[in-house]
Amino acid sequence: SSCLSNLGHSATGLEHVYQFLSAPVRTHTTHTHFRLIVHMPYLIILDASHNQLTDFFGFQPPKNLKEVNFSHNQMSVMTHLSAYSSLSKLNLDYNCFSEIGGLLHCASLTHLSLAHNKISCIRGLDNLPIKDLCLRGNQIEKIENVETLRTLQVLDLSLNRISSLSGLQNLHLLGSINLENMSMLLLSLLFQPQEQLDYRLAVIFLLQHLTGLDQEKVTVEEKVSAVNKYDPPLEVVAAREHMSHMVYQLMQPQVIYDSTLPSLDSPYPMLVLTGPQACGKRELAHKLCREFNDFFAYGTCHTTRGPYFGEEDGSDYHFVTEEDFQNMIHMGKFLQTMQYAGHWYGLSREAIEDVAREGLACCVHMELEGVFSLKNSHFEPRYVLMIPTDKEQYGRRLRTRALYTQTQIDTAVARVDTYVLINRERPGFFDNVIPCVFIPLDLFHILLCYSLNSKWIKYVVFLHTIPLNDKVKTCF
Ligand SMILES: Nc1ncnc2c1ncn2[C@@H]1O[C@H](COP(=O)(O)OP(=O)(O)OP(=O)(O)O)[C@@H](O)[C@H]1O
Repeated sequence: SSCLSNLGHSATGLEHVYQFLSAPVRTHTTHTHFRLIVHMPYLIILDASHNQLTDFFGFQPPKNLKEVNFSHNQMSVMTHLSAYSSLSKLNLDYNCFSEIGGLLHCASLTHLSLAHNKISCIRGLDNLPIKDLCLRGNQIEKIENVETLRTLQVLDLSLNRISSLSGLQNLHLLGSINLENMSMLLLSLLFQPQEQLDYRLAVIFLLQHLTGLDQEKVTVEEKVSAVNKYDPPLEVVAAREHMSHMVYQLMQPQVIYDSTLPSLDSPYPMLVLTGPQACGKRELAHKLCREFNDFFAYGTCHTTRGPYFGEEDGSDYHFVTEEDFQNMIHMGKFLQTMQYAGHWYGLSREAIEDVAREGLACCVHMELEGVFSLKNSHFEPRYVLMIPTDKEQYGRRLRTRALYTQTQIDTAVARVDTYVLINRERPGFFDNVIPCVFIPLDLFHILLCYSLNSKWIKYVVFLHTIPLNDKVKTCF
């Protein structure tokens, strides 16, 4: 009777009944001693841990049991618990189970602990309302069959042989997970091999709804760092890139640039045409600079890709080697750089100054990343987005150029959506948008049509109305 406690009332209130039986004190009790429990129909908590029980409920306990602790026994087979529909907590740690089973109808089971058994496979838990599942110290290699545990909030898979986190992504309530001693091998394969893997940030990145990991709280700062490390937003990439160019540039002797205008309020005039590869922005930039050669000149970027047929060094790009490009970066020559399709592209400070020295406004073309980067600089260009309206037609246009692989074409087509999204979500990010319809219309005409009433056209008109020789420096 020393093991019995919590004397309470029965449901009718007429009888005194035992609700809690505890016999955990290494009494080496076998299930024959527990048979008496049949005579305690109101028992709701049973602690039979630290005994020598080999049989699962072989002694037929009362049906309304809520919490059962059978840890530290010698059980090896989980027999059916379908009769125990009120069971909410079941602790089976430190036994010899090699399989999970018999829980199918435990419709109230919210806490299940099977730590330190010999389980090698997660199964038999389908659709259970489990919130807290502990499988620490087993032989599990793979996270499987847990996608139906929609209420799962806490999961302990530490000290297993798990090497991949796949299978957990859709458990949206899962807040806390313990993965201590998880094999880092496969986790590292999920990321670029050259990237230094930070285990904690990598897991937080993969399971972004986590609030706890390996018994430590996941902080907001860690979540932000994880995303910034493994999938940085365009702003973050641009800010980092801008910062390194600034640092390299500040290490060089400082001069007053030709693009520095007398009044701080008037930025040096620049026009940036942006949009996905081969949308026609380069042709338009050249055309503008030809037709309005009193106002615009082309800012020639550097690239490490080789020239296409008909491209001229110094006109379309400055074609340089990878080594030269890297040297230029370290000499602080670039305002912004970007890697695209395995090649480097960069707008040098000198490319802008060459144009400014002529007293002209600089016109350049670049991808979205370049725009994000330039927005960090002190330049305040007008940004015109050229966006293909028909992705199929755009794909065909890329194919007919016969310059790109299918992967490059797919990437370029997919990037159209990124441009559309940025334009939709950030009004004003682009000063103007020109739909590219790829029909043999005069591109500049299209630009003008769509630019009417825009800030940019006013800007062009403004450029028209001032004498531009000596122009930029004195008038802007
Ligand atoms: N400095 C830069 N920063 C960011 N993007 C750039 C830069 N210079 C060029 N780009 C862009 O990189 C992409 C690839 O340039 P590339 O000249 O190789 O493409 P392309 O196949 O000739 O197409 P396009 O006609 O658009 O130039 C283009 O979208 C181009 O506008």
